[in-house]
Amino acid sequence: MFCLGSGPRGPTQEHETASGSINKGSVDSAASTMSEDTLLLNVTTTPSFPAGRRLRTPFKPSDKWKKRKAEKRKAAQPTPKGPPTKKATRSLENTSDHVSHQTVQQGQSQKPSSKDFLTKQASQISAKKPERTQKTTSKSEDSQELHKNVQQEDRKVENKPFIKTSSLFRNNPDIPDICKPAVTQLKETVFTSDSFAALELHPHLVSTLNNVFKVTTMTSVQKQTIPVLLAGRDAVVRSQTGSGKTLAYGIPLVHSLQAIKPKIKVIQSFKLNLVVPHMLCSITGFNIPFTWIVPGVLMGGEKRKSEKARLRKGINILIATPGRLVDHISNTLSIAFSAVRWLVLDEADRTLDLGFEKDLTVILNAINATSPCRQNVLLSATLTEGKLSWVLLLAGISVKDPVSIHMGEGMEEPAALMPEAPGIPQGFAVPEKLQQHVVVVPSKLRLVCLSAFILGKTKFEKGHKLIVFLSSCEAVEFLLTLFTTVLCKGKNPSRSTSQPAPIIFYRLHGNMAQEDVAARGLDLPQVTWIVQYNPPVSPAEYVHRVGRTARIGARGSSLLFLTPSEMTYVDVLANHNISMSEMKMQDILANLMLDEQFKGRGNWGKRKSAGAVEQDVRERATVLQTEFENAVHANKDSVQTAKKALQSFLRAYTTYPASLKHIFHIRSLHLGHAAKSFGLRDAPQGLSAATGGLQKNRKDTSRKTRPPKMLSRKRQMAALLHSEYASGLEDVSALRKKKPKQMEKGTQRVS
Ligand SMILES: Nc1ncnc2c1ncn2[C@@H]1O[C@H](COP(=O)(O)OP(=O)(O)OP(=O)(O)O)[C@@H](O)[C@H]1O
Repeated sequence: MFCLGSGPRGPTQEHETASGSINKGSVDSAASTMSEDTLLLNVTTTPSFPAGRRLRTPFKPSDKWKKRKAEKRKAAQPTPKGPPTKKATRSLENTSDHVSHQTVQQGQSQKPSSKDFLTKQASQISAKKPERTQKTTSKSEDSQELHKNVQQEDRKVENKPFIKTSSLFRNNPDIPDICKPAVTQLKETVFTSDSFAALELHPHLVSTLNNVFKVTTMTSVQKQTIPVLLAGRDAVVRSQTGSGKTLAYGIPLVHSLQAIKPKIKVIQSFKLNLVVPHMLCSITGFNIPFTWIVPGVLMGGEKRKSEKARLRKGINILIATPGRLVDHISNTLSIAFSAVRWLVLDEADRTLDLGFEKDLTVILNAINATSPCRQNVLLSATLTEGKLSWVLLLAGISVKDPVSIHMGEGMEEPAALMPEAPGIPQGFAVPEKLQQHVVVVPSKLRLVCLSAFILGKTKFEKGHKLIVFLSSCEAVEFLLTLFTTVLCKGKNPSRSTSQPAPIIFYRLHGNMAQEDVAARGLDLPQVTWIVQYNPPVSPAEYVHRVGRTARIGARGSSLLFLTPSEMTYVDVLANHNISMSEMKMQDILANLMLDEQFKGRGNWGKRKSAGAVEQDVRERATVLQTEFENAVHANKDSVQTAKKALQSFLRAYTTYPASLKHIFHIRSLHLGHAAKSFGLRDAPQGLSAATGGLQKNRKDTSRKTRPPKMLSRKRQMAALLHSEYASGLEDVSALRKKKPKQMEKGTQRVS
């Protein structure tokens, strides 16, 4: 048994340290005479709750002393010879009452339960040792012993862990209030009242939109983009997430393709992300009335051989991730770009941000070499002037005088068609009905805080779907197992009549086979919360992540987790017109009050003071953390998984760009606290080396092992992509082979 017994913090704080440190020794010394459970509870030095509150017997030591004194006085007096006086009768009655009560207690304790055994033991202690106690201890000592026994008895019976709140809530950095910067949020109108039927589109296309896609009126971006593209112009389109950009280029693309015969090849290149299945639906959906237009997908997760076979047969609309397409450009003879008429770069800026610049250059060179005359469309929710020039430079001379379309107030016409076209704004627009929040949580408390948030939304509220963004595939796998083990078990007694539906966790990451992803049937439009547990590498990335909710005019919310040392990230986001309101960590943790599964030992809830509630919340958070740690330390494999997840988190932490290093620097991480957020009781040895030796003021016991080389910027990006966005490309396996291994050897205790 590993428990370290102690009560909650507060008035008994000094005793926590004392009991924590003496537990083991006391247990050892007394082990030969008492059961292990009893021993642990007996070493608690001071009851953490008011004396007598949980006493299971009406016996009061003070009464006992009064009676004993009275008995002594009586014994000193000469024995009355005749019938007893009234006074003496009363005294005897009292004594016999007491004795009969003791008998009842002892009779009850004959039952085989450990609870009763302990109660009996407690009664015996008080019955057997009054004189010795009178000489050597204070009046309340018997009472304390009883409390300890009853405490211990409860713990044994309910099989709940001891709680050491200090370890979770002590030594954390202060959480200063966030100074909310003044931000003007950019607004975009999503819908127009104009219908697709008003455009000169093929009637089958319009009926497919109306009947299959169930869309009749155009969004703002569609209203501006479709006519420009139908006119054969190149376009650069910036519009907020979930505003309908896919159909904005998909409709004119399919319309023009169906009009031209024979088959025309189209290359569409975009980074693999959550939109992929939806994109596929869009494109294949269009094919219902135009069966001769064949779409095809190249995005990893499938055998290259079968992709080659499809390419040989011929594809009219090619949807590809950059890495996979480059792979085919190098290895597949049947791929040819001579007939390419359209090039669509969706999320073009993001593709570059995520390190696909080289891949994009290879693709554009290949297309430019054989098919310079084509229509080009660049789209993103986060395109800036700077990024645009970068992409245009990459795309070469082939983008002809593009029409700039960006949404916003006063932007009812495409910019190039306006007399004085304003430039693309630096700030980013997010959906108007998106409520953005930030919470500052010290490292140690991150895991319980995330869990409390998930429990609050999924177990105790209805109709929520959450996406939690993490920085590595390993962390996704780890948390999936951990949450399924700890958060999904047991019934909730507080809701005995209508049990909440079980929480279902799914995973989605770049190391999964694509067919698995599709099989999940992700219903992204119904996502209500986006949680960014690891902050994104850029404000643009932030916008794309939160954009998975509040799509196409719907409501949605987001929550960004930051540690106290990362708080200035709020200002960085504010510089891009992103405004968030603060959520308090205590309020999130308070969700645990709804869950009796993680109830602590105290009875704080019955006392309504704010301090008592806070203490109860802390106890529950500690019970939950203890459950996580137990699950992680249940066997060697689970410890290894946790260590790998921690290692991958640290690796990802080193990949923040230089411009954000003053906020996200590996040096500012406390490895022991970070380890705790992965359910590890100790920081694994060699972490300093694994993080490139950048940790300061941390004892590094792995000096003898050679630290791995610092990753170059490019490899850092590649590592991040591997962890967060990779889609089964071959480079990934090469990266995986080069992982530093020293983390997996043993552990190093960090306070
Ligand atoms: N005219 C419309 N009317 C109603 N719904 C529409 C319309 N156009 C698109 N949608 C729906 O809006 C949702 C978002 O569309 P889409 O994925 O194209 O957005 P997006 O702007 O590309 O977003 P992101 O930038 O995040 O990729 C989809 O579910 C789509 O079916």
